[in-house]
Amino acid sequence: MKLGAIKSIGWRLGLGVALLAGTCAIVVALYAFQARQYMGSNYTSLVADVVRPQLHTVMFRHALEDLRKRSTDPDVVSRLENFLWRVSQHIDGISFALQASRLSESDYHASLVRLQDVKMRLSEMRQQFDEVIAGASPEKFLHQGQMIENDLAMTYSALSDLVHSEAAKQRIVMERLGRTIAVLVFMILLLVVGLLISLFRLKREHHKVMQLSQRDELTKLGNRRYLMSFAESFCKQSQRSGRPLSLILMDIDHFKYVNDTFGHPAGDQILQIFAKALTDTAREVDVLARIGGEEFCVFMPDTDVDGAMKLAERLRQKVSDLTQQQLGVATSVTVSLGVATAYQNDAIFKHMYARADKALYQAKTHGRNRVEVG
Ligand SMILES: Nc1nc2c(ncn2[C@@H]2O[C@H](COP(=O)(O)OP(=O)(O)OP(=O)(O)O)[C@@H](O)[C@H]2O)c(=O)[nH]1
Repeated sequence: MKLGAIKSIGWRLGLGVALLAGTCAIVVALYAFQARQYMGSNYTSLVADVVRPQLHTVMFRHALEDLRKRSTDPDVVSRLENFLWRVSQHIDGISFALQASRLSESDYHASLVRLQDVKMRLSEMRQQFDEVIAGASPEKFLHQGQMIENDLAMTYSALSDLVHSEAAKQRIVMERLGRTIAVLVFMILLLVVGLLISLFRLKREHHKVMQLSQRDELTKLGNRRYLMSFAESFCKQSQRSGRPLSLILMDIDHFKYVNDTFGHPAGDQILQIFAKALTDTAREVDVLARIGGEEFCVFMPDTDVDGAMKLAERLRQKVSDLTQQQLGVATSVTVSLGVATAYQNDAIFKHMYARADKALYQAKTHGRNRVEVG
């Protein structure tokens, strides 16, 4: 896979994730917008405000019955006075709580109007009550009281139904919201995991592509790009540490003859055998590369000219010792090598390469199958 293709997959992946995350955010925002009427409402206190006065209605009825039986009893008089005042207060409290709530005004409007009407009638009752205390007949007062009690009971009951049904709706909305959030969190987790897996795979692919782009298919050694990826760092390290750095360029002798005589596949096999000999001879830290058709190189950190010469000579010997049986062709193979060593300041790859190349040329012109130092 090419680097550009991987990058474009990365972009598409990022775009896909961003789109998905954006869609999720819009869905949640829309739902939250719809549910906001219920989310912020606290119906608990409203329920208490509506339910509590229902008890007062009952108590008001009892006080009226007591008045009918014992109209002059000071205890009954004081209870009724208290209720007349208290019911009026509650009507104000409930009206305020309803208006402050998030209930739709159309749902409670009729109840509110009825409560206000009751409140007006209550103030009339207070006047009638003064007359009853002064000795007038309580019948009119009691009749009015019963009417008010009935209206209050009906209104409180309607309001209680309304608030309870709104509280139930709120519970359902909150439950749904909770489930939606849980699903969202799960989705986001899945997304994150998916993204991490994709990134991990992408990185692995990228690493593979990088490796492939720096490998020679035939010999499995590094290629010129691989060599260059070490060139600068090795040179800088040598300049800093003052440690020697060596480069050997090598070229199989008369390789064209091998190809022409035994065929290209035989030539390929010899290239592989040579690469194996090179790998077996060099150290782990040395950088090995096939830099041309039948040209190879070894880049050796911490290696002076003697060390480089030894390795070059060992390799030359090893190659020339390869039997025809080992090579698979009815000929022997030799290699020419050019060595260049740099000490601190002259560790510049370009210059080292030119010196090693020149030495290799000398090795060729001096008869091949030899090592020369540049
Ligand atoms: N089999 C095979 N041959 C290759 C490959 N790459 C390059 N060659 C051949 O290697 C040969 C190199 O020939 P030349 O550059 O003339 O050098 P030479 O014959 O080795 O002669 P000297 O280097 O002067 O000793 C050419 O015939 C190329 O076709 C490869 O991957 N496989």
